[in-house]
Amino acid sequence: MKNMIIQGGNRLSGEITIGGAKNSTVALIPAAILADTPVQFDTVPDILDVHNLMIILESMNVSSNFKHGVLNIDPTQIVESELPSKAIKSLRASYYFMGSLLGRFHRATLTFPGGDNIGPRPIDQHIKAFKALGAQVDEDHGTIHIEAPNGLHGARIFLDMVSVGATINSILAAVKAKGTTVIENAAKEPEIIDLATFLNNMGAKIRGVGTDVIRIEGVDTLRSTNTHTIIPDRIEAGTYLSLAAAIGDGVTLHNIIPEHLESFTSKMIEMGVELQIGEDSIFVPHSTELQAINIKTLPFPGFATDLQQPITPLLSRASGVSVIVDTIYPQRTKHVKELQNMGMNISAEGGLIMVERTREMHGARVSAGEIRAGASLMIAGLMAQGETVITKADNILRGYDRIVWKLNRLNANVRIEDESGVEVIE
Ligand SMILES: CC(=O)N[C@H]1[C@@H](OP(=O)(O)OP(=O)(O)OC[C@H]2O[C@@H](n3ccc(=O)[nH]c3=O)[C@H](O)[C@@H]2O)O[C@H](CO)[C@@H](O)[C@@H]1O
Ligand SMILES: C=C(OP(=O)(O)O)C(=O)O
Repeated sequence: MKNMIIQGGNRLSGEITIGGAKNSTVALIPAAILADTPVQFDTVPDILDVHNLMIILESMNVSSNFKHGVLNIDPTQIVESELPSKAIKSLRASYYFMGSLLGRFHRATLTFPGGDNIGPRPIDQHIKAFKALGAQVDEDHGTIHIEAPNGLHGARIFLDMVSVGATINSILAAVKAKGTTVIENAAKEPEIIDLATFLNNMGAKIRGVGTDVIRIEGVDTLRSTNTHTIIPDRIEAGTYLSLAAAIGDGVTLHNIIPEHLESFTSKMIEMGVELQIGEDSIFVPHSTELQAINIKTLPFPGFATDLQQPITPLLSRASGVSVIVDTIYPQRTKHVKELQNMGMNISAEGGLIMVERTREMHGARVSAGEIRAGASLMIAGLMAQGETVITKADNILRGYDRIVWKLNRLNANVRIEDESGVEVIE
C-alpha cells in the first residue's frame, strides 16, 4: 500500500479538468464484453479500478489498451475462464461481470467483490434479479455460481431498495434476454443513464433510464460503431469543489455537468460559497464567512453518500454545528477518528456526524480506510499546517484520476511514496 504525503497550508488556485466518472467506467468495462465488436471509450479516468478491470478482462482473453484517456477493448475472442480473485476483490464493481457474463454465456462464477469498506453491502437484490430472469444462483465458500441452462427470459424485477449496483446488473443480464424486462424502483444515477446510452448506441432497447421504471426489450446482438465518451465524474467534481472552497483563492473546474451536482452545489451555496456556475464549468471564489448546514444523503438526485466525507473539511470552516445523516451507509464514518487526530472538531454518535468550526488543524499520520474517507483526509491535509501522511492511499488512487498531478497544478504540495519511502510517479 502506498502513502500520500502532503505539505499543508498552500492556498490553491488555477484550473483543472474533471475526468470521466469512475462509477460509469467500472460498469462500462464489464458491459463491453456483451458486444460482438471491439469498443472504444474516451475520457476514461486513470484510476486503479480501471487497471484492475483490465486484468480481469485479460484473464478472459479480452484484449484492452489504455492510452491518453482512450480505452480500447476487443471482446471478440472472449473465452470463459476462472477470474483472478485478487483483482475481483480489489473493487466493488467487479460484480458487474455477474450480469455481463450471464448475458454473454448464460453462466458466471465469481468470488464476492471487494470495494470500499463502508458497512454491510449485501447483493441480495442482484441475486433476486438474476433469479427472476431465469438463473439459478448458488453460493459456495465465498464463490457465487450463476447459471441459466435454459437461457434468460424477460421478467418483472421489483427492487426492494433503490440500488445502483442491482439496477446495473439487472440491465446487463436483461439486455440480451428473450422478451421484455421491467425493472421497478430502479436507481436513477447519471452513471446508469451513461451505461444505457452506451448499450443503446450498440442496438440495445433500454427505455426509461433516469426514471424509476426501466423497460428493456432483449436483442440478439450488440455492435459498436462509435466511441463512447464517458460522463464527467460528479464525485471527483464535488471533491474539488469542497477543497477549492475550503482552501482556494479562485479555482475553475472544467468538464462539469452542473445538473448532476445540484444537490451538492445548493448546499455549498446555502453555506455561503458564491459559486459561479457556467454551462460546463464552475468557478469557486475565495470564501470567507461560511454557515453550518445539515446534510442527509439519499439516492440520486439527493445528496450523494460519496460526497458526505469530502465536504466535511469545508464544514469545519463554517460557524455553528453542521450535522450529517448518511441514510445509505450509516456506518460510513471511518474518517472521523482520523480527522480528530488532525485536530478537527468532529464526532459521530447515534447515526449523526457532527462537525464544528475548527480554527486550525495540524498534519498527522492518518489512514485512508476507504476512498472517500481518504478524500476527506486529503483535503484536511491540504488545509492543515505541517506534514500529513495518509497511509493506504491506494484507496484514494482507486477512484481519483491523476490526483497528484491535478492537485500540484493547483499549487498543492503532494506526492505518493511506496512503503519504502520511494516516490512513485502516478
Ligand atoms: C461502483 C459504484 O457505482 N459504487 C456506488 C454504488 O455502490 P452500490 O451499487 O454497491 O450501492 P447500492 O446503490 O447498491 O446500495 C444502496 C443501498 O442498498 C443496499 N443494498 C444494495 C444492494 C442489495 O442487493 N441489497 C442492499 O441491501 C446497500 O447496502 C446500501 O445501503 O452506489 C453507492 C450508493 O450511491 C455509492 O456509494 C457507490 O460509490
Ligand atoms: C463507495 C464507493 O466505491 P465502490 O462502490 O467502488 O466501493 C465510492 O466511490 O465512494
